[in-house]
Amino acid sequence: MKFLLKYSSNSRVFGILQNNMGVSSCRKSVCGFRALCTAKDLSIKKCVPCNSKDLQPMTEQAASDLITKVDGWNLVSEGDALRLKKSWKVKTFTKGLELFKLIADVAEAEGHHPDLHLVGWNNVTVEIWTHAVGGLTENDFILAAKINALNMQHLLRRNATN
Ligand SMILES: C[C@H](O)[C@H](O)[C@H]1CNC2=NC(N)=NC(=O)C2=N1
Repeated sequence: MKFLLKYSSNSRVFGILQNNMGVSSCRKSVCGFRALCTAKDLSIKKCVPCNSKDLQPMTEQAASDLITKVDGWNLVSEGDALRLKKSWKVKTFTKGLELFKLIADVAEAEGHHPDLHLVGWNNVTVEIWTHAVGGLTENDFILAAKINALNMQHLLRRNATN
């Protein structure tokens, strides 16, 4: 298995952050260091283009490890393919559209795009997966972490997470 060594800007150590399985091997050690992966690490990474032939969907085990880093997101299985899913209740229909716009701006900046649903006037659900591999890659978790970092509180109902 090939590993890509990347410098983690907020940790002062080199760590294995991505391998050729599209998996963040955050808890593997390199040269005796333990490279920890946090929600912050994911949110400062950049999505990579999904057209590489080497890109593979991550395993369910790898996804189960990473899901703990993205608050409120769930792993769901559609057919055979894993996806990330999160729902919010917004204050109004138009605030739902504003939330879409915030998310769309992040998605465009990353070149990685979620499925957006606004159902029953105030239920927003976002699904993320990597179409190119028919499953999950680290890109999906990076986008989820960046969405979590958005300032959206003013758009949400008080009891906002479904
Ligand atoms: C070349 C470019 O990276 C691809 O077309 C991107 C665009 N956005 C994408 N978004 C998502 N979610 N999955 C993809 O496979 C994907 N492919």
